[in-house]
Amino acid sequence: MHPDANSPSHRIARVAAHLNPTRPQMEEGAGSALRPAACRAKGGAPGFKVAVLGAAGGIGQSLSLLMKMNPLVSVLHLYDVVNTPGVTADVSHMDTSAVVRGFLGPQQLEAALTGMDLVIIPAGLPRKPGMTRDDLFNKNAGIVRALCEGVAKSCPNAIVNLISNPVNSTVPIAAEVFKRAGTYSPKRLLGVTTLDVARANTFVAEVLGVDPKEVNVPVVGGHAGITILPLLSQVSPPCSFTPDEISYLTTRIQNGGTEVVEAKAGAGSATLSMAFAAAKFADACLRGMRGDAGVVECSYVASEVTELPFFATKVRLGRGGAEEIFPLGPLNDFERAGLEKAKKELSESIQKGVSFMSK
Ligand SMILES: NC(=O)C1=CN([C@@H]2O[C@H](COP(=O)(O)OP(=O)(O)OC[C@H]3O[C@@H](n4cnc5c(N)ncnc54)[C@H](O)[C@@H]3O)[C@@H](O)[C@H]2O)C=CC1
Ligand SMILES: O=C([O-])CC(=O)C(=O)O
Repeated sequence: MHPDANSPSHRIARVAAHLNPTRPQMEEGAGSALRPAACRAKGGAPGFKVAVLGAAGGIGQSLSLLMKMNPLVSVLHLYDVVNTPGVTADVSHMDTSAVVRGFLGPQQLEAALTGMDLVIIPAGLPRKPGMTRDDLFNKNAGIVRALCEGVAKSCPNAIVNLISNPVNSTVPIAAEVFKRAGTYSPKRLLGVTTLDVARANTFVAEVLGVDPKEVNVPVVGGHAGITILPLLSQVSPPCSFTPDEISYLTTRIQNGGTEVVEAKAGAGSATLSMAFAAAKFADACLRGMRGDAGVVECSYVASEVTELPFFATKVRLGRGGAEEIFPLGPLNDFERAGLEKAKKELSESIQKGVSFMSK
């Protein structure tokens, strides 16, 4: 740094450059960023570098806000194919430590991803009433493939949190992309199913008449309809339900996404609860990456828990991602029957993702 770099005139020049997006990036060399680096970009708090891909969307905007509030994040890169200048300017005014930079369009994907520790992907089309998550496959498969190719190229060691639907197929697609690029580590690829757990905790807490914070429901399988399998026999704290309660809760948890899609009546799917869930899951990943012990969340990952190559169960998050995958635990007859149905549909969705990549 120049000896006078901290003089008043230099400080004003730095701030002016930061506010004028036509001036070149001042620090850290990512010349294609929308805005110059914040004047204290290099002096940001110690922490992790996180990118949100699809940051201008319904999930992406709230998620960007929540990640800007996370004290474990030192640098936050916001990437989308539209509207990132506005979202970035807006989020960057929050007086929390993370330095925010925006990136717009495929030519800036590399700059958005270079050096990232964690990449969160909520890019892609959401459902409208009458659609299944699988109906999104044709649009979202290509989006996920392109973004994961970017990850493989620019931050091959980053942990990926994949939100884009249909998660049951997009995670296998991402795995194939990374395998082809020679960067695949199953531990680093995590499908986000945290919203299923959030819903299960909420609905079970309502039935029990307790605070949802006190409840933890494991939700296994996948992230669509009958593949979402809440294990109500394993709720913490231990409790029991009548057959009617089990039927009501299972159906409501499996249809939680559709409940929101129908209530939004064409204006999209869950965004606020999803951003909350994604931020919670990302925070768990970051705590694991920091070395915290005992960080356990459900996630859809490469797995040997069943005969399927991907399955959601509880996983222990550590420095390298999903360090340990927990078994299903004892299931009752109702859950065993649900598991068989879930596996049949999941197997087809996984195969669909793998086939997409072999075309
Ligand atoms: N895993 C889960 O539990 C959940 C998943 N989702 C899924 O998340 C996805 C996003 O949902 P919303 O945010 O509501 O949709 P949205 O339409 O509001 O936002 C999607 C964003 O992705 C961006 N995008 C599209 N193509 C892109 C590309 N190639 N690169 C970067 N960004 C791109 C769009 O410009 C848009 O800003 C959907 O696929 C939805 O189904 C939604 C809720 C829960
Ligand atoms: O239902 C959808 O399309 C969005 C989603 O995955 C969810 O809310 O669980």
